[in-house]
Amino acid sequence: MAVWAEQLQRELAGRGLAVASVPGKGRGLVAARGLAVASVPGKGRGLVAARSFFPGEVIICQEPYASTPNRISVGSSCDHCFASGNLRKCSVCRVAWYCGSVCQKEEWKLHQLECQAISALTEERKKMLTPTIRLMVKLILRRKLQSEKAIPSSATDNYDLVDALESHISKVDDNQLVLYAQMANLVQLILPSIELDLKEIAHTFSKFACNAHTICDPELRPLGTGLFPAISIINHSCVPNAVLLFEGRTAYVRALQPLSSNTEVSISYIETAATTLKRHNDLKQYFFTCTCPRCIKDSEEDALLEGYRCKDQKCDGFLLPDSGKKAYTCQKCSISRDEEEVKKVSSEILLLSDKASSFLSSGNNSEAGSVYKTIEQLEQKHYHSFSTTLLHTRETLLKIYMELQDWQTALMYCRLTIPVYERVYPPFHPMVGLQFYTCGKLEWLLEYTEDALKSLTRAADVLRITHGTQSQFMKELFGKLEEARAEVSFRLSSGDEQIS
Ligand SMILES: C[S@@+](CC[C@H](N)C(=O)[O-])C[C@H]1O[C@@H](n2cnc3c(N)ncnc32)[C@H](O)[C@@H]1O
Repeated sequence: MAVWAEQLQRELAGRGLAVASVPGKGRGLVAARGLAVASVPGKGRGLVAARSFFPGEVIICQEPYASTPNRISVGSSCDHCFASGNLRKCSVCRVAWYCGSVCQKEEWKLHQLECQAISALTEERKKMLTPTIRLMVKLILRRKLQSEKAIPSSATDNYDLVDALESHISKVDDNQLVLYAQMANLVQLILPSIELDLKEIAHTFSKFACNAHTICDPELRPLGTGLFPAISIINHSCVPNAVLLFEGRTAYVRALQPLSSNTEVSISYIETAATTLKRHNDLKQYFFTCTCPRCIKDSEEDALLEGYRCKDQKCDGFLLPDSGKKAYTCQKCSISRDEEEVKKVSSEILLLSDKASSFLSSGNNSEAGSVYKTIEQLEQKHYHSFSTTLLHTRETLLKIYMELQDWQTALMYCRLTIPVYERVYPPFHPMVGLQFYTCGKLEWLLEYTEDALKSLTRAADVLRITHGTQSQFMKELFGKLEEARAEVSFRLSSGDEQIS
């Protein structure tokens, strides 16, 4: 085994004990890390638990080897910590933004080199600086600084770990290879003083495609991209036992369920509230076909997620297409829907969707809202109540009515999404917790205090597992929960009632 790989194994295995917060027990001594890199049949390397982990426990956390905000030059998030608000632009390159001098100093050794390179570019070339190109530039500069020992490296923070990442280069199609070669040339133009191996850079772009992670805020809004080489060892499952979330630039993987020793840690690379076909399509960039328990199950779940509803509005059965009969038949009551009729409603919805999204993109939320409402009503008659199509329309309506500050309508759509979220996601999924949180905040705003207390409690129960308990985001949630509790006790003691 290579020296760096041995060092990584030692670091992940950990030695001795660490102080950690143990649910229900306050702080306690737990075995540190307790992880191993193993070869997993059919998957390459994988991260395996070498001890048990409890739900919500941090399995591994890591700072990015390289990272970049998604929106370059516009100052949407700090180049170091990904915070937004009160950002200041680097006055020299005018590309990097920082939330303050602490972050600017943290990045300085790296940014000094990047800044010189970017400042030397023509305005035309600067426009070619996409997040992926910038990620590569930062990665190369970091490798240079570490090899010159200008910045430290460690067992979990060194270029060997990047080198060991899967690239799948032999499976990449020719068009993509040409694109990677052009991108490598551009990187060489940006960094003329460093002699680059262009083939290696092209391979590294391919590594980005199947290893880089989207850095999100606690509400899962994408902020940037980062390469976290130790976390990249974790394989995918559509029924994962762990979740990856971020606090600032730091990636945290937490257990979603009790993990026993020797269990492979898995996260989901994709949105899991989707049919098997859609999930497999979304996984194509990673060059494998998922064979997790969910992927090898029958099509019943897919028919629920994407299926049409029964003609009998009182029946909750799902339809499956009949072989060759040009109809869809309810699997519960056997009533059939004619394929032509289904097609007609589908194309009506499609036409309206085009209209609604053009209103949305021109910022006309109120017109978009009323067209989406019509779509939602058609979809209710057309799709099964657990359909993701109907779910996405309701999510869009929720966003629109939040924008329009029509809290009552927003709450109505939020509430309609919750049973579907609970059906399509596992119980401890950030999306479930976040939707309860939105619901709770709307109910609080509308003074449905008891409902707000219930929703915020549900939110906290889920999010303390997925997000931990220490972040500012969670502290705000706990604060709101306390406020709701106090208000409900006050109302109960004063005999007040609410109507929602
Ligand atoms: C982020 S890496 C994970 C670590 C990787 N196994 C390695 O050896 O470095 C993603 C790659 O791992 C493999 N992989 C991840 N999840 C898998 C799964 N469920 N089944 C098969 N291969 C998987 C695929 O080759 C994928 O492109």
